[in-house]
Amino acid sequence: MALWQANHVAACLERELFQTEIVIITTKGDVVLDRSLDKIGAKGVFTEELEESLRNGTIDIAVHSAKDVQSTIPDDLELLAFMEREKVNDVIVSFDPAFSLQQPSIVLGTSSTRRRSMLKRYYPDIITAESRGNLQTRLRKLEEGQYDALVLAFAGVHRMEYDHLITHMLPETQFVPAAGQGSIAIECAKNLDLGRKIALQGILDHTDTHACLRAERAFLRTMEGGCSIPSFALATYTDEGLLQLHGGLISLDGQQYVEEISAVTDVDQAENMGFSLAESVLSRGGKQILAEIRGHRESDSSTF
Ligand SMILES: NCc1[nH]cc(CCC(=O)O)c1CC(=O)O
Repeated sequence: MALWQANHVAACLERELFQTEIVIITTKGDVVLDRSLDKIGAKGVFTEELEESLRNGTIDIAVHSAKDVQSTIPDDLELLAFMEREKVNDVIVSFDPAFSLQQPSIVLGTSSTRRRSMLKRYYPDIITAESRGNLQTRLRKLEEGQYDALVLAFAGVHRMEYDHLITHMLPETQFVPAAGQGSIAIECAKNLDLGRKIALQGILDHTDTHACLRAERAFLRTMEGGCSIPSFALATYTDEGLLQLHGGLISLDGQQYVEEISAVTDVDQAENMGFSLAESVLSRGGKQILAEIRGHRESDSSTF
């Protein structure tokens, strides 16, 4: 998927007569596959190595899944562009076209605490199993029968052209996606040539997606960030042209759930909306959920 994304960016740039070269950089998130993401611990498992290459000039831009970019990035780097978003939904993928979520003793593979918590909330009888690795690896394990189905982001499944395996498109009002899901983020060093920055931004940035991502990432930052916390945030434009944000937190067992929706008319308020919505979620029970998750992690530390 990372390679698809890089090729996609290169194709967009080449259409505008930019010359491009793709440099493949492997990250910790790609290598350490025997532990779940929330147990690798360090933030930015998918981004650290790329950021080092931006600093030393090996590369001009780094291409990330926006969802994998830490909520706060280092001072000497910046997010230059967010590309137009795919459908944001989570989906169920199975080799059985008749797969039903109502069957007894289903095992669903997922690597995300958010998806696991939401499955526990909406489908308490479903058994969840850890599933890490790239999409191809997960699909192989699915085909071998380790799970009955997988929960994945539509965006990744679509980019890898596995749409035919999608059995359910989960509603984004229920399985609210993680901040950034479905968009590609372009990162660069702050000291990259200004003319280049402006040209790249002009080609790659999608204004509406960027506004949504500002709101979602502000929410995530206030929420103490990281993909290990089952928070969710989805900003969209309403038919009336309001920028709306749906964000919240869910406990690991799916029992506690705090959500809120707010909207602003002025895009300049995107970040403020994200901050205040997160503050409100934290004060309305979110803090207890976070404390409970931290307690859970500490008692679980032997598996680090
Ligand atoms: N953490 C892995 C990751 N990062 C981005 C995507 C999906 C593509 C996207 O959201 O843009 C995925 C896989 C998944 O969640 O199924």
